[in-house]
Amino acid sequence: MLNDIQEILITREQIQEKVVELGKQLSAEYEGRNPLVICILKGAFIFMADLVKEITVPIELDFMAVSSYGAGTRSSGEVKIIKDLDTSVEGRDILIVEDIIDSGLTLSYLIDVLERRKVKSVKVVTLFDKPARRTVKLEADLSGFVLPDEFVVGYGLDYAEKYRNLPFIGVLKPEIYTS
Ligand SMILES: O=P(O)(O)OC[C@H]1O[C@H](OP(=O)(O)OP(=O)(O)O)[C@H](O)[C@@H]1O
Ligand code: HPA
Ligand SMILES: [Mg+2]
Repeated sequence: MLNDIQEILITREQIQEKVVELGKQLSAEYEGRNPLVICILKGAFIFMADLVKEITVPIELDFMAVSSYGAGTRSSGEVKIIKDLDTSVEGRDILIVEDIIDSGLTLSYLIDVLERRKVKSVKVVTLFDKPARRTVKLEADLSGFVLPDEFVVGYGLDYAEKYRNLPFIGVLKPEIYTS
């Protein structure tokens, strides 16, 4: 698996440090409130697990699984809800936890779905952001690292379901996509 990586962009230590910082900011932001924290599966599962340990206010958790990339490196443009929430979101403060915002299509679709369900507020925290690739206007309320316009893997992010378990963010060798 490590042989398939061309370059490490963000190390495990850099990620750990950033997650602690984001947790502190969110704890201050939600002081005195009880947000529902929604993990967008599958990609955000590691970030979610690490982030919630750094949040000091009482929270509730839920999970939503969506997919639009399949086995490719470009969004299909169609966001599919594979698993919906178990919790009612009406009147709740919602914090969406994403691993990456790329085209922005996944989040703009999800925010629309949540707003139609009459949430009180919705904010987004993403660990990685690729602003150069946006096809819709969308910004996270809180974001960890800005990435270059390259397809990355690791720390939850996959290529064709592989490499999610790498503890860092890396770029794959081009022959992996083309072989
Ligand atoms: O801004 P966008 O272009 O929409 O890309 C971001 C989304 O794409 C990835 O999910 P994917 O569809 O690959 O599902 P996965 O999390 O199960 O890998 C990623 O985890 C984000 O949810
Ligand atoms: N890597 C993995 N999954 C993704 C990416 C990426 O760069 N962008 C959107 N989903
Ligand atoms: Mg994916």
